Amino acid sequence: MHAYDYYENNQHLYVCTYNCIIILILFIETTMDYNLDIQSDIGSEFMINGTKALELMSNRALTVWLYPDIIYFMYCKIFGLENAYKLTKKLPRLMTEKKKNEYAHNAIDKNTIETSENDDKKKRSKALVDLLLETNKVGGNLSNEDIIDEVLTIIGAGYETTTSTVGFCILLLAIDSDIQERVYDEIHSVLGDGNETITIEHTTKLVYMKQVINETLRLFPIAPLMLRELQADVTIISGNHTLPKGTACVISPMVTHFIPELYSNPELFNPDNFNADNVAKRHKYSFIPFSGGPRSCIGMKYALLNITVLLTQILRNFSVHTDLKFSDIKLKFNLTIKSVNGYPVTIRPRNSALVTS
Ligand code: HEM
Repeated sequence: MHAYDYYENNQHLYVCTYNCIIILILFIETTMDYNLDIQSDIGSEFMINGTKALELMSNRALTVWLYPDIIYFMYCKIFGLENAYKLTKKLPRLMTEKKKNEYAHNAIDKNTIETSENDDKKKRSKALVDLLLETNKVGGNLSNEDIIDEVLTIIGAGYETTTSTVGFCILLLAIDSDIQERVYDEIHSVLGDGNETITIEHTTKLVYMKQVINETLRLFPIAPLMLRELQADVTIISGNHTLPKGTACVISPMVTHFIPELYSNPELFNPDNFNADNVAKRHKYSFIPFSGGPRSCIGMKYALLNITVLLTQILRNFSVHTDLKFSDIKLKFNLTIKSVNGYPVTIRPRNSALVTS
């Protein structure tokens, strides 16, 4: 069953329960060319153990007595970090093995991947696992574990960040129905009434949707802390301070995004913060949900496209509702931020004709 059908068949599902697995499925289908069955345990095993591993690791950042290596080592043993990490690797291992088998049986074309999902065979770009496996053919020296680690990094960095952003965005739209209607009107004006498949060109016309996504990432930057070690002395412009080379710095979008001189009424959900006039008035690093500079997020464009497509597919077919208020959203930190109570939203079909069996 395709993930979108799953939404369409469950008219009153709670987004908090299901959006993670659906986004994981879409994510690895598009980036890794791997079809994960929604019923299979391997996806939920990946998510449960990934969350556990992240929680155990982030506890160290927040708990002073875990700083000494020896205590942290014992803590990991007792609470099973190693095992959680091992189980998290099961899915990337399976995906890598499957691709290697396909290569071994010459089932993969040299330049493109052919998929027979549709009768009219489609050509697809190479998936990440293909690129990694092919690196070795041109002198790369990646071991099996290296490839599995790279795949795990991309899934780990890519799927949960996207999931939480979509969750927050839907929740915010459910709280503010006027903004939701404006987003819906824009989708309707760009895509019309039918079931036309959304294209990249359509996404460029969804200007207000982009503002909504940026405003969501301003309020809820999923990676709220970035750590850097200064490679040279740095003078802070606004004060008379010089930070010496070697200083460990924490850069937090969670702080920058709430500076009132940059965003008036920073605690409010206001997509107009990102209209062209307001964006032009601010420094480009006033908005850093994907970090900045050479080590910024490599998945930014893909993430924004993915989020736009997901939101469009959901919102063109369903309206979203909640009893929560903005002030009810409580955050928890485990390297990334999440909503403590999930994203409890009821969805209703906009047009019952669109609910397919
Ligand atoms: C809303 C979605 C996303 C957000 C908010 C986000 C945010 C970030 C941030 C803030 C960093 C920098 C971390 C640091 O400097 O310590 C980062 C790095 C990274 N992101 Fe994302 N990301 C998102 C989606 C994705 C996706 C979809 C992928 C993969 C397809 C991805 C892959 C990566 C990787 C591999 C890095 C490490 C880059 C490096 O160290 O050079 N991210 N991301």
